[in-house]
Amino acid sequence: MFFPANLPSAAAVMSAYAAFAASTMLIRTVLNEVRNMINHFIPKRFQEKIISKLEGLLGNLSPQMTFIIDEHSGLAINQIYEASKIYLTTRITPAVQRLRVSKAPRDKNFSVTINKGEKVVDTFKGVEVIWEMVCVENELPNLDRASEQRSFELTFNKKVMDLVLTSYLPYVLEKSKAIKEENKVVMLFSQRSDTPYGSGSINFEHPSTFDTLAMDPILKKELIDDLDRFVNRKDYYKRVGKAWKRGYLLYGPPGTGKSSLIAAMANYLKFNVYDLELQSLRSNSDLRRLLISTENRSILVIEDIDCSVGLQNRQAVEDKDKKNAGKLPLSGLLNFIDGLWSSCGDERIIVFTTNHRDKLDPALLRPGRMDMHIHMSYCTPPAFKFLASNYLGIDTHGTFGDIEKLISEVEVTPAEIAEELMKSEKADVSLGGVLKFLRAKKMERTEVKLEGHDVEI
Ligand SMILES: Nc1ncnc2c1ncn2[C@@H]1O[C@H](COP(=O)(O)OP(=O)(O)OP(=O)(O)O)[C@@H](O)[C@H]1O
Ligand SMILES: [Mg+2]
Repeated sequence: MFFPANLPSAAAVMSAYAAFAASTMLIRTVLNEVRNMINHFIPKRFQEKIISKLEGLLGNLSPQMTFIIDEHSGLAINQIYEASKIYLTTRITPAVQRLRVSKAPRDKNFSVTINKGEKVVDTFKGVEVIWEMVCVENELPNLDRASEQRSFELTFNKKVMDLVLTSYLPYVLEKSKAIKEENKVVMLFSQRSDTPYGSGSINFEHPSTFDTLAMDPILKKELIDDLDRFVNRKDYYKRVGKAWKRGYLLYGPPGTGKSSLIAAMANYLKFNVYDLELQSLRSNSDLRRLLISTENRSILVIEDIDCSVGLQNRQAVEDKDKKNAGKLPLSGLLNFIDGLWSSCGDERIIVFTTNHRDKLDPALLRPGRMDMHIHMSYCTPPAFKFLASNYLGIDTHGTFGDIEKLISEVEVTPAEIAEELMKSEKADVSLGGVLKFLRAKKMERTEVKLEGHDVEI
């Protein structure tokens, strides 16, 4: 269904059209009769003129019909226009003479669109339709975003209007959606306090994927399976009456890959990312406004949830904790997760990150609020091997034994190991660096322990 509810449906248009078609048939018959009479009674030299006048009076009885598909529908973008633009790139024939070619830095493919005045002929179920790109200069410049009004004109035989409305245009919408998905570049939307999302979007350049992320392989597989199940379960969510949403809480020390994991999820699903800064929100209505401006198939991220919201233990807030003054209250956020969030859009993922799960209010951790809690841990020996293979392309080395032993004795983050590995492309050098770094860490730890021991004595 591609008509907004307040417009006449395709069926209503069709029945009105059927009535209209019947009356034009009648007019045509009458016109033929009149033409016969004119042939009999009017001198030949006046005949042409009178007939063309009469036809003018009775309207254009051409067998063709044209749909005008404007770029904008009110303030919003006209979905059919967008879809047609994308669809037509697959229907360009040698007859087309001028094309517009463009490519944004991160786009996978060139975007080729037809230019104004160009026509494209398409055939659908044996029926021929003609597309034309039309541009009209706006009389009042700067009234709208563009100084010209663009539209497509779709012309076909009136007899196939039903087919165009109920099969062809839905087919164009479907096709364009598939093309869009294939070429999609993941976007990162960063919220600015004074504007809703949309104006501050940048292409999402984070290169992290599940293939580059070191984490417990069982947990990684569990998460990927969970994401797959989630995106494939539209009907299931509908049937059980649950909002098509999923929430993940990522917790662990700084540098263990929480942000990288979000990037990997976005790149895997090709979902856009909305980075929500709760600090700049003052009220629930701010939150609602923001939420409405986000798109479906997106990941909403709230980083460092323990710091962003006035929710480190409700008690602290009730005690008029000065630090939290002006922050969005916990109740707002909980309402948001339970209600607002559930009623807003489809195919959404929400991710919270925190360095201190223990500091979060238990109300936020209650089962059912977040679907999966994912622990990003300090580097483990298998995680180290994964990183070494990723950064240096090696699976064994003389230093591995010592490094793995040390890694299980100290707390070191994947970020720290990655930094050492990046220092040289020569395995001997960078692994030597890792070893040195780990030994220094171990010394540090022993010293701290000894100090503690001294104090105790
Ligand atoms: N598990 C990991 N696998 C691969 N690389 C990692 C991993 N963890 C960290 N890194 C590397 O360290 C960098 C910093 O990690 P990241 O920003 O994802 O950590 P974080 O957990 O979000 O930290 P913070 O809590 O400070 O936000 C990443 O860009 C990546 O290069
Ligand atoms: Mg982070």
